[in-house]
Amino acid sequence: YTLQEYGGCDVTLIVKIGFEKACQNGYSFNSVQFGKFSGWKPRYLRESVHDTFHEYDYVIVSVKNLPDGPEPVEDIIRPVIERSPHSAVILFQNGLDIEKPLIEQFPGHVILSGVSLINCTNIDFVVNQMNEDSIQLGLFENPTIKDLAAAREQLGQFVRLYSIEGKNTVSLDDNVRLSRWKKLVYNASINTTTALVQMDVTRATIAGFKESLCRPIIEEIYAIAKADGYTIPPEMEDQMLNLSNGLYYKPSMCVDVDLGRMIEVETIVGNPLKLAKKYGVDAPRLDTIYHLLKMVQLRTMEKEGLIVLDQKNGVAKKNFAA
Ligand SMILES: NC(=O)C1=CN([C@@H]2O[C@H](COP(=O)(O)OP(=O)(O)OC[C@H]3O[C@@H](n4cnc5c(N)ncnc54)[C@H](OP(=O)(O)O)[C@@H]3O)[C@@H](O)[C@H]2O)C=CC1
Ligand SMILES: CC(C)(CO)C(=O)C(=O)O
Repeated sequence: YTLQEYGGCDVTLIVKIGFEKACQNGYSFNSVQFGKFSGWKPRYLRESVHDTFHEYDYVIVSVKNLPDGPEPVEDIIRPVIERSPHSAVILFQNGLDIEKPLIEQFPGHVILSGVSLINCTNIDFVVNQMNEDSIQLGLFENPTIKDLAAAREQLGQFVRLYSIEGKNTVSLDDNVRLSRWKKLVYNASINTTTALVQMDVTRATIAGFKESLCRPIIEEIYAIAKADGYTIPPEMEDQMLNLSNGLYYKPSMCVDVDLGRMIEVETIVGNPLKLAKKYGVDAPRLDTIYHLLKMVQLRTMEKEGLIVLDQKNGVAKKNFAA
């Protein structure tokens, strides 16, 4: 919406499920930033990336990052990247180390990080936006980029297209990895625990989850980040813990569990845990949360037919090639 209505961009949106409905009715908005209206449509709607035909300047990825699922991000976007040799990929996604597979598979393409605080859900084409859009955009460290000045210009141009004076906050991020560690303070503690019990942040706060669960998990995130060479500022803990105060808001992972969708357990918990192991940092709470969420993931994947259980041996087999 921002890029088309304010940035003057030609936007193509891929809608995998409910494509016909999106074509007929468009999207309804209930947004603190843009107000309440319905019937909004992007310039081009397509049901699949395979149905697109333009060469794109920017490929924005705002799907869940699910390396353990049937369609990792690199497979979803491959057709448009191969057609758009000069495109930059922008990951509007949570999590750590999400750029690695893209750098490996699409060398020479600029990969941008978008760390967003928006408190937004899209359920059945109704977009509910509870916070004003605030995003940090920066370049992922990428050894395959030879012309850093051109990469910076691609970033700068996108920042200009996405900024709306007085309506959103778009800032240049010159330390992408630190920003991602900071964001994990929220996602690794609040997303994960609310997802496990399917409860909004305010109710969870009344039940005392901030002190009993979130702070101990956050302590581990600080320690792993430090071992990775990044110091998360101490004030970030309370900032993140109070971000959704008073909002009966369910973080994105909690919404996924409610809707029976796969969760971003690997990029939000698994990848930080791999680093904990690498650096020898103790992270027992994060480890417990990880294994509980893996159980939720298994349940979803079985329901969706993504894995089949061998009843005799108690072994789960993937029902997809990736
Ligand atoms: N929600 C928020 O406030 C925030 C979310 N994030 C991050 O942003 C990312 C996106 O999250 P969020 O917006 O909540 O996600 P949603 O699940 O609301 O939206 C993702 C959309 O992508 C669609 N999709 C999935 N696979 C494909 C595909 N192969 N082709 C086309 N469309 C596809 C889904 O469609 P369908 O459901 O039909 O499969 C869904 O509509 C995540 O990494 C999340 O962690 C970051 C900050 C804030
Ligand atoms: C912090 C928050 C709520 C961003 O707005 C988020 O990242 C999520 O819901 O996953």
